Amino acid sequence: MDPPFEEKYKSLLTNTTLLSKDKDYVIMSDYEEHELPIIDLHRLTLSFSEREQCVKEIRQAAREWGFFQVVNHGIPQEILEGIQLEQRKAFHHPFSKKAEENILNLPGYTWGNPAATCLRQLSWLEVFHIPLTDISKISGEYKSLRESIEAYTATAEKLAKDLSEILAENLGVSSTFFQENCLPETSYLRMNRYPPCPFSSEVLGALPHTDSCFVNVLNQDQIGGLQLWMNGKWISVKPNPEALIINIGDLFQVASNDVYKSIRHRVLASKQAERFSLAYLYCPRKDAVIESGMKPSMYRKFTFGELTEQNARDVKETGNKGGIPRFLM
Ligand SMILES: C=C1C[C@]23C[C@@]1(O)CC[C@H]2[C@@]12CC[C@H](O)[C@@](C)(C(=O)O1)[C@H]2[C@@H]3C(=O)O
Ligand SMILES: O=C(O)CCC(=O)C(=O)O
Ligand SMILES: [Fe+2]
Repeated sequence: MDPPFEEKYKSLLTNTTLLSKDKDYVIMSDYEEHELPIIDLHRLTLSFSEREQCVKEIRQAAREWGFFQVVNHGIPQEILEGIQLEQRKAFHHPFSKKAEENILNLPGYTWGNPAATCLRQLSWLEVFHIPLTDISKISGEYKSLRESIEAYTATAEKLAKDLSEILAENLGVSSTFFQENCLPETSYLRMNRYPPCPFSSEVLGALPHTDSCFVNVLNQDQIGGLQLWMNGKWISVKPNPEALIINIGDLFQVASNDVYKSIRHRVLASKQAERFSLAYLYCPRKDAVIESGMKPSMYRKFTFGELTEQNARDVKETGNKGGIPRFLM
């Protein structure tokens, strides 16, 4: 089997007598499906009142949902199609090439969770996690992938910056913060592939997590499976081919003193369908200070580097990121 994890997963599944009752990991056969709020960004370029209405909707969705969809987002269709094609090509190389030859010259390829020791830690996805500081290392036969990544991330960066400035304007964040701290090379691109999964009723595609960024520009295909933890239950997000998803990450939850929500999300695996998604994680330099201008602040101030190092230690020790609760006062 390619990718070759089935045997390991089979033994973990048969050795576990009881599936976890933890709500995070339970998989039911049907879920409520919701359409995320949909925001037409074209209005940002129109009259003052149309722009103000659009800004209001963006801030409201960030407060109430933490996730929303955008249309007329400014990323040209041919750039979206270009990266989607290159992403498929990269994942469709044989496993040995992706894993052993390290095709992108990057340390960021993983399949499943090699550290899984129990059911709840299994995940059924392959990831190329690409720090954008490293894209110049992608060369040779992968030049077209690199070019697609460069074109896509340049436009995703502009979208993420525009939205971040709108979200930050009323939070007391300096108007030059994003300009100075979130540079083209400080963000990350995560290319995800969820192969068809023979154990889709027992194993998740992606484990529950929040994103450690300001905002995530999420480009998913039509298969579905993305779920959000809202009001004490998992709800499914209805895919929309015309839209990109924007979700608030941990850094905006801190900067807004919990006004904007970094919502926990996960992805169900599918028995038949192969699913792809692309996450552009808009992040600052490691030495950028993350704090809320609102008083009293719920979090102590910390640098982005402190958060990523703490998360890495937590993942090593417990399998999960501790995230921003670690920095609560
Ligand atoms: C979409 C993803 C975020 C994640 C890596 C992954 O590709 C799949 C699951 C996520 C998760 C959940 C458990 C841990 O918190 C984490 C660090 C991990 O190893 O897998 C996160 C990843 C992350 O947030 O970067
Ligand atoms: O595949 C998805 O839709 C979600 C991926 C995700 O949550 C991530 O990469 O952070
Ligand atoms: Fe995520």
